Amino acid sequence: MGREEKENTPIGSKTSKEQRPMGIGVTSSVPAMALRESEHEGRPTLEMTLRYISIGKWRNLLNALVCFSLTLFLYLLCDISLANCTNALAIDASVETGRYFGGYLFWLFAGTSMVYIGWYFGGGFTLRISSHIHALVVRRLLHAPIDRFFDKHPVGRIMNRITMDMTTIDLHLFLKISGSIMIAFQTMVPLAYIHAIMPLSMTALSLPFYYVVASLYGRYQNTTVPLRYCFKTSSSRTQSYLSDVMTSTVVVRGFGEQQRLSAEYAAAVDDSLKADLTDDRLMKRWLCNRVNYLWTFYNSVTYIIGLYNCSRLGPGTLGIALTNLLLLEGMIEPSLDMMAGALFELIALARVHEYTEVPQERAMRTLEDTALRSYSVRFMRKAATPLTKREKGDEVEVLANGRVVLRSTKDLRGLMLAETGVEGFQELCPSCAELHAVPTLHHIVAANDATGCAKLIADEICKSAKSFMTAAAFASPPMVNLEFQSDWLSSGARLDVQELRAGYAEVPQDVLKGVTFSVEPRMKVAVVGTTGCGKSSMLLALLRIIEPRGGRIVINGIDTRDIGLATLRTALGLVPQDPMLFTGSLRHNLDPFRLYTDGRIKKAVEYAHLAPFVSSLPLGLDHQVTDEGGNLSFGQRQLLCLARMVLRQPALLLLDEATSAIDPATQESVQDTINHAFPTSTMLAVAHRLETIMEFDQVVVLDAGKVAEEGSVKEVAAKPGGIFRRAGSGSRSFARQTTQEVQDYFHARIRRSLDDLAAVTGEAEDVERDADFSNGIAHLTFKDVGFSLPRSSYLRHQESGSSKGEKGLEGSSSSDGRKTILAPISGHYEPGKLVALMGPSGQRPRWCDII
Ligand SMILES: Nc1ncnc2c1ncn2[C@@H]1O[C@H](COP(=O)(O)OP(=O)(O)OP(=O)(O)O)[C@@H](O)[C@H]1O
Repeated sequence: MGREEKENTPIGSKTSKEQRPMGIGVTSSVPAMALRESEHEGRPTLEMTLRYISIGKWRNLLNALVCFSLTLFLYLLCDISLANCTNALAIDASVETGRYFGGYLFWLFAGTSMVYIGWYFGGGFTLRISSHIHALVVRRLLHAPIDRFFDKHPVGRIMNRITMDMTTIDLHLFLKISGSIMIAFQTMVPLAYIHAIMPLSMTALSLPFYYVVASLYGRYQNTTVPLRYCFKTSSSRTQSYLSDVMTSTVVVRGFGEQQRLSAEYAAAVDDSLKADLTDDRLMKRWLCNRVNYLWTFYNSVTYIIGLYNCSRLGPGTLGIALTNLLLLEGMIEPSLDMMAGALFELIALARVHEYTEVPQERAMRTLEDTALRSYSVRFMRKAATPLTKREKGDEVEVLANGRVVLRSTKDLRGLMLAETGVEGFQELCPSCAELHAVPTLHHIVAANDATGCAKLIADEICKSAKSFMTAAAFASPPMVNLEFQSDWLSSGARLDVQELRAGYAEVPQDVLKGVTFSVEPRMKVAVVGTTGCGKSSMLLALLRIIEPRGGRIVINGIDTRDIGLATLRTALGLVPQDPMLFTGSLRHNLDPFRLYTDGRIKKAVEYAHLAPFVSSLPLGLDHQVTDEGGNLSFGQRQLLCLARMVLRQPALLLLDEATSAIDPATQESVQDTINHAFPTSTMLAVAHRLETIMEFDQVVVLDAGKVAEEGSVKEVAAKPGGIFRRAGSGSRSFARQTTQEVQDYFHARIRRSLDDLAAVTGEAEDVERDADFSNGIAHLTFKDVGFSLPRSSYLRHQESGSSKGEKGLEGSSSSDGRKTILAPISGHYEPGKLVALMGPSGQRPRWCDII
């Protein structure tokens, strides 16, 4: 059984005798063997412990240990001073006691100081460990492969480990471990003292007692460690449930799975409570009761032996020895807590440690790709070399001190270094270290707002900071932001996919089974095919999110496997099927690395047809996007992702059904953007709607992981009996090749949804339902189904939401303090009818979900 399976296996759902681990009353469906394996895995290994000690530094650990042992020794000297004082007073009541008290205070001060020094070294020790492991885990997680790690590990579990376990390491590791060491010394030192002063026979009598206590503790530990493992594992499950449900509330409701999920969540919480209570209460009481009884017996025997030897020992020494023994009894419970705690901290360390060994993607950068990667360099205009521009027909030159340093590229879209007498781009601003790193064959493709035109770029570079009295210089930004593109991609990206085989993680079957096709630079290619034929997988293989298993992907003569992932992925751009947004401003979402000027961001927003929406927002580009873009419609999210690409102008642009959620009117203009906003990009677009690819240069039709047809739209459409032709003449879309299976599935969903309709709509009035499933087909009747929200919760939505969607709802306020979201709708849908719900992009997504 794999580790993941074990962690996902419910530990308290069903029980059978043979499945009951350890006989400690925690019900479990994990077989005892498997639990033991997990327990073994959950325990810190010697190798791991030694490794972390060396990270925390042996020196720190040893210094802390020496300080703690010295502390106890010094405290013991305090006690001995008092004992000597009492002994002396017993012999002569008039003896001078000041010297004894002086000694006592001295040892007390020395002992307390030693505690602080010990904590200093111990703190340093654990701080090094926790900062090291935190940095390492974050780095490893950020570079973990999607298919081999993130697809297999629930988000909740990852979150649990890097939050709860990491906090445990940060806050408690040192406290618990140093506390355990202290307690071990606190126990050993008085015991050693007692055995040193008592007759040897008492030491011989004590040995069986120590043996029994040690074996009881061993049994306790053997049970409590797996219990703690169960607790941590079931806590991970509860976290997983929570995060899954929170991200898919609508789906859970739509499928009517609330009750099942509540029951599963309750069972997971129950499991973790059972494990925690059994460990924290039952096991501790079990051990403490036994050890307390044994200790009382041991104390009594020691007292009796001590009293017989009182005259030899002296009353003070005997008193101190017996008092310490008595104190030890009170320390049994805290010491157990502390020692078990230390072990659990080590378990947390072991759990987090697992993430330091997650598989990694290939290298982000290699030495070879220095010449291939793009650079973005920023320097102060006033530090730049004064430059002048000289136009020669369509061409342009940039001069420094009368010498040509830059000239326009062949396509007149950028600037490159003049061939002779120029050292490199550092001549533009000698004090800018980053310019020294830019290879001399790179081209300047943008300067501040100027992009795509050599003359405009030259104008921007030549603006002088010194002539600040002129209006033009006053308006020019104080910084020059240059973008350099490598020679590799300067004349577009030619793509050759040769016999490409690829698949996901450990799934042995290939999803792409020898795909071969070529795309000329700056061509627009549509990749079409039926659902599941491997279109998205091919885009992932191009980005090396899934690594090719065979064959090659070559861009302008360079095998993508020979370059670093970061270099490859900056050359490519993807607008995914499921648009990804971050919490933060719109500006942050468009330009997360702050590479572009506001002017370019605004232009990109305009190109993506988002300008009216952005200008309607009170904060404009500073409008805050909530978690994963929840306060934007799906279509708006897609447009934002498109605007990101307009800004970046990648050499190879990948579109994965990038406009699937955009309404037809916007779709037309966005299609226009796609066709014209990427003049230098080679484009590979996955499309289901055939009307969106009519202007494309080439079509690649995939079927079951292979290229079935290839050519211009006209050619593939003319192929008799071809897949593309069939899809085109039939339904005009590959997506609508609906199978009977899919229909059955939706009918089953409708049946369930109808039962829950009243609950889902919440405020539905007079819902008339009529579902006849006798033939497996639904008649659906809505009569005046409406929905409203209390004004307070509506306003909450409005505060966090985009204004556009709500503006449309302004007029629908009702008199009783509620806001009508869905005015009552009625309709009757016959079996076999296809009903489309339509509306412009930008409606609040949640309202649609509710409908
Ligand atoms: N993460 C994954 N792990 C394992 N198999 C996967 C994974 N993602 C996709 N697949 C499988 O790979 C095959 C191709 O999927 P892919 O997403 O590339 O299809 P597609 O042509 O893009 O489909 P659609 O048009 O529905 O987007 C499918 O059989 C799918 O089940």
